[in-house]
Amino acid sequence: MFLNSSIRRTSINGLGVCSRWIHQSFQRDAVSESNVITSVKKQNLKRNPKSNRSIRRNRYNDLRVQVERDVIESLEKNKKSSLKSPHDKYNRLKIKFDPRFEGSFKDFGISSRLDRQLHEKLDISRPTDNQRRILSILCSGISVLAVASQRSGSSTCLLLYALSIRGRSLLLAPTTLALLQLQKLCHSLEVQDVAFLYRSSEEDELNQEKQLDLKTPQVMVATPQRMLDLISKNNSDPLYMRLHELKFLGVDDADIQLLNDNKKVVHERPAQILINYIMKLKETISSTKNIQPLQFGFIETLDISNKLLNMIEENKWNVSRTLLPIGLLAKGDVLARARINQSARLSIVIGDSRKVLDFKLPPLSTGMEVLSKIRSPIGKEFDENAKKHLTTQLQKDKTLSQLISDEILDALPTVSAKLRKKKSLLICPDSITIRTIMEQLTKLGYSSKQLSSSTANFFNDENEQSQFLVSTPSQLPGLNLEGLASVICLGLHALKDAKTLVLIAGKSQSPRVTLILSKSKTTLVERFMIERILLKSGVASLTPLIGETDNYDEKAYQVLFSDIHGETSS
Ligand SMILES: Nc1ncnc2c1ncn2[C@@H]1O[C@H](COP(=O)(O)OP(=O)(O)OP(=O)(O)O)[C@@H](O)[C@H]1O
Repeated sequence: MFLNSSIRRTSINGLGVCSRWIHQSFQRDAVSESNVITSVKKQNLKRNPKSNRSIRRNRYNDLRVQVERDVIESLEKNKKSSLKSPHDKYNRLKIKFDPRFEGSFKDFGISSRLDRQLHEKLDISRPTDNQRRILSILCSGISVLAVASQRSGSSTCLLLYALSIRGRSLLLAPTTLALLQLQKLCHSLEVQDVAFLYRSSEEDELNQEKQLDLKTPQVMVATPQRMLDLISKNNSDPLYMRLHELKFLGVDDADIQLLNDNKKVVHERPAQILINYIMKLKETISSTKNIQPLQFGFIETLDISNKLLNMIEENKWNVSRTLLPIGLLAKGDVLARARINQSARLSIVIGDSRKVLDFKLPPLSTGMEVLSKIRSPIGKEFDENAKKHLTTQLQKDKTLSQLISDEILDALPTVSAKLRKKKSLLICPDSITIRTIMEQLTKLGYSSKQLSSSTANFFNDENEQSQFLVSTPSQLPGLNLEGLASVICLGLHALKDAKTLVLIAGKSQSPRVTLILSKSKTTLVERFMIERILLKSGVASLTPLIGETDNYDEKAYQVLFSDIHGETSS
């Protein structure tokens, strides 16, 4: 704590907080934070091998100088552009905690009680790198937009911050399952005075409301839809839930909650409507009462564009408090490659009534070619139309056999046998009734369970005899599935798009992801859709599963899509 206090009032510049922007502006010439830290560490060890404290203090100062020099050099190299350093705007900000200090949660502003409970009940004693970075900013009273990798502890970190501050907080969870996970965490930490608000049975919802009527809790964890339900139900009382007193608003998986998948869809998502309502309420009431400005914690995991940052600026959510964008985007050479969990192995198989084969595609592009392909305007247009095409199909096809063809279900036993995994997560299209697919699985001789709050331990539970845990893509954001090793997607409708692939592949350390396609439903257009999904998610290669590859008309494919991908796609 002392060490961290000692660096108070030091400029935030140099902590890599804007590394996302630096990477975007300078691409390969960008400052590599880890290199800088390692080189400075070496210098300091030479200088003063004994005193840890002075090493850390010096290290911080040296890092600052080093990063500034690197930024200036990068700017000079980039002579053609008249770009200003993205750090400029943040030069005068002060933070209280050094994110590189390997301390406990307490050293990053989390209450001693929570720090102790985390250690005693969950055996968690140190924050992850990502948690240190987020907490060092939040605990300095600054809003944050953090681009974080999946399973890096972001949700836990937002909850711990909300529980540690004096003042009211609201945490928005992307799904009910993700919310129930946070509820479980609160139970383990023996935390009280937290309300969990989500759409549920009539009885559950009444109980939630009774709790709110008795006393507005300090911390509310909610889904945006449920918050809007409660606000509209009590619209005669604008002070219901005391939202005007909110001090902190955390939005987990904010890209999923706030951004529209389809560029052409312009309606506002529930989370956006809710945040704007709260901002307006605070603004109206602050003219009569002394209201604290709202601090935000946005976590972004799948989207790597500037869309969310633009939305924050357009909606002026960063006006009352400065907001810092943080998080490294480009760990590899090319931005796009950084998206998918690189330890995941992806196989695609295609089946007809006779046999199952590995899916064949033209060799996947590498290097800068990937960027030019995914950024090509006709390519983007194709993606939008492809999404529309899939959605229209989903709206039209209502029967199970139309959504998941017999060919896909027929291929499942072969895939299962080849994978040699005892249990898999089975992903079905969003519009399907999971019960129907479970009945089909029973006919094929498999036992399965539907994903729910009680199946969190499905993959680690040795007594669990079912082979498949069945889910849809929209249930997955924010969900931890410990022990997951294999995921099978039933058809292109189940995989949906590049973001869903990135989401699925990030669900565990190194999962095996298998997509099963049906031969009769996979035309050249579907093939091209898959190629673009792989390019956009940063998949470098496919892992063969069967050992024998299918055939398609490569010449026709090239002719059909050469306009979009150019001659190089052959
Ligand atoms: N500092 C830590 N050390 C060890 N384990 C941790 C730590 N923080 C969180 N965890 C555990 O890691 C898992 C993932 O945490 P959490 O859900 O907060 O991550 P996330 O980044 O929000 O995940 P997601 O990708 O699902 O959004 C949980 O089981 C949590 O208990």
